Amino acid sequence: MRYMTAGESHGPEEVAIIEGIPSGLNLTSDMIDQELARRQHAYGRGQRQVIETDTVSILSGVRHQKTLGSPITLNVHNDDHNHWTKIMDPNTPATAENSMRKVMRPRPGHADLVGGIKYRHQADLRNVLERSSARETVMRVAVGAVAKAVLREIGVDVHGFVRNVGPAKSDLSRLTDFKSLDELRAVTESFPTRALDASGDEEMQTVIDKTKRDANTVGGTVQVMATGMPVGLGSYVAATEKLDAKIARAIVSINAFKGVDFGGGFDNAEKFGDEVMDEIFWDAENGFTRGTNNLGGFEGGMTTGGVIVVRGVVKPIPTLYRPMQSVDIDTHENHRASIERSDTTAVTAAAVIAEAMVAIELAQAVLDKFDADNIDRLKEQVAIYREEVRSF
Ligand SMILES: Cc1cc2nc3c(=O)[nH]c(=O)nc-3n(C[C@H](O)[C@H](O)[C@H](O)COP(=O)(O)O)c2cc1C
Ligand SMILES: C=C(O[C@@H]1CC(C(=O)O)=C[C@@H](OP(=O)(O)O)[C@H]1O)C(=O)O
Repeated sequence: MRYMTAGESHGPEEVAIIEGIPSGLNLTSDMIDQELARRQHAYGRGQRQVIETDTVSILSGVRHQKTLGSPITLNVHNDDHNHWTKIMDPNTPATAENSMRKVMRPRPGHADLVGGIKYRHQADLRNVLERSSARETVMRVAVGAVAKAVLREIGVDVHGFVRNVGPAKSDLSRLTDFKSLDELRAVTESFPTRALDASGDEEMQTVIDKTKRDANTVGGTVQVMATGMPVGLGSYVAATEKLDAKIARAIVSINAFKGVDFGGGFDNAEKFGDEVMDEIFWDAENGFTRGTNNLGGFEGGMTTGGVIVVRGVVKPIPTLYRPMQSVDIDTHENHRASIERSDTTAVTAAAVIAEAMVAIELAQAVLDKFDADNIDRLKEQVAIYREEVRSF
């Protein structure tokens, strides 16, 4: 499985093409839209989310709700494009009128300055921000929804949630293990559309509200957990095959993510070996099992069969309504950075995006390892392999 996305934030469309999804998989636009809504209605987003109604069109690769095995093309329309038709027009040369909304004072922390230098966009840094915008993550979540549909067929469940927003920590922030993600989903799914009794959501909401009033931005951490992955996906034999490394890359590839860890992660650095390694047990019914899951479901770049636990660090949003020091790229004079309409925090949406990215990597690993032309054959192959693992 591989995919590619295209689209500018204020251009007409966002697009993704996915190759390598088995035939016979049940897939509808509703299944994808549910995930898009989770990303879109996350708390702390700005006015853009009021304009958009993210819904997907399936343009190829699916017929009568079943995948064909051919490339799947997904498309999400940018409703905001109506307000930007002249500014984004690909077919007319730049004029004073259609070059309104130029960005000449790069925002610290965004891609503006370095992207401008690299691609010689000295006339307008909008040429950078249109693609560096996290609008692109709408398609990653759409691709992730397809990946999740594949994983569901073989009993793999993936769920992401917010651990903390700035200083406000969810009660869930310490979790490293779960038999089922249903319980977890029940308490995290509704955040942040309503305050919850448990899990510190109210506190997180308060931090976001205050940050907005202060014209500031805030970051946090998210956690993704996956249950049901077969043992031995990924490999230790080559650096490029390590699945934990692929997931780390996938997480840090999301806009604003600046760190990643697995299981006990950075906390393990303060512990001793006998507090960290997951001891090995065996019984006739289950085969090999572990007493703990401090290593987050990976050994040697391979899945152990334990719950996969991945965390990501999200920095605060770079665009500030009380902007920081910058320099005009035309005059080289000191100026405050440009202000673009912006979110207060990306952490809440980022949890959904991180979940999608983990799902994509897990699905890719499954589809690489097994015969994946058809979904039923994939399920048969996985079942045979699981039995081989159990009886080892
Ligand atoms: C869901 C989401 C929404 C974001 N919204 C904004 C935003 O409104 N304004 C902004 O300046 N940055 C926003 N960002 C962050 C920028 O896209 C990101 O910082 C920028 O592309 C530079 O990349 P880097 O932070 O990975 O280095 C958002 C990120 C995510 C994940
Ligand atoms: C459009 C989305 O996020 C955008 C990500 C983003 C950025 O700089 O990353 C900046 C903002 O863009 P705009 O100025 O158009 O409001 C966000 O709204 C989205 O997530 O759908």
